[in-house]
Amino acid sequence: MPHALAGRPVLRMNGAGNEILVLDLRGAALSVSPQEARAIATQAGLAYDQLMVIHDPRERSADAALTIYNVDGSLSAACGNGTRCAAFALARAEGAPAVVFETDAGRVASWREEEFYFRVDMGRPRLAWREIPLARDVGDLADVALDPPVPGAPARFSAVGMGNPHAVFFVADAEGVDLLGLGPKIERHPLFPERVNVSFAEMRARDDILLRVFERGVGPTKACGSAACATLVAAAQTGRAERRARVRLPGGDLTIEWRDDDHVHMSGPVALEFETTLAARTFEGLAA
Ligand SMILES: N[C@H](CCC[C@H](N)C(=O)O)C(=O)O
Repeated sequence: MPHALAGRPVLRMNGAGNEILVLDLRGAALSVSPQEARAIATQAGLAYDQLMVIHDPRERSADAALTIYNVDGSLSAACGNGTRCAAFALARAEGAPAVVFETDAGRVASWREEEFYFRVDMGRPRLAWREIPLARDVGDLADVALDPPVPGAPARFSAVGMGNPHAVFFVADAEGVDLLGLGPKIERHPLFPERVNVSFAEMRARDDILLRVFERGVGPTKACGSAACATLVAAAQTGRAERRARVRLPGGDLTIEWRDDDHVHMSGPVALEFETTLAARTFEGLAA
């Protein structure tokens, strides 16, 4: 009995270099387990940062629902680059230039600005400690002590939720940060009960930010959209930036805007690298 996911088409994409797989399960009463999500990453050429699974929406007013997996099999409620890639997939499949997704972080709209350039409305930043979440009330979320301290890490950071948790450290030299050394220690710091995405931001100008990210459940990535949103919000809150900036990541640039309606919008490139199908042997040893 072949596995239910065997033979399913997947799109191998990237959003500003963030490695994304898009799996459209609409019309199929199927879901993906953490074990299956991890197994998919082992298939030749399919290693990803996030897997975006598209399902039928629960409510007719939405076009689809999204379930978002990190490569370690953990779930994330938000993925800006991946959402843009999923919007591209729907635009490609149905010509829909704009879509509304149901996600674990609420409804998220995304629309095409150019054929390979999409915008996503990531909704409002979460600026209450329980919503990020943090383990305790730390007072001013824009200026939090990393307590207990992590040797070699900056002493203070800004905490912002975008449906997923972010810790933003402002540094003089983002490219000089020991991302692999500090990232895992901060990702699993006791202040973050659901772990955290770790960003190091260098203000090149008030509208120009250099960003390096160690992602929760992944590690260093070439881009992280929700981290770019969290960083712009933190920079604006701390007087470092206006409410719109270019965020430069290793894989590409994103434009982030924290609008007057409190919604954060992100615009950036998407790329379709190739299309393939999930192989039966990918799921060997897993329940069919
Ligand atoms: N790369 C994604 C973020 C994934 C966040 C995930 N690492 C988590 O929150 O667990 C983005 O473009 O927003």
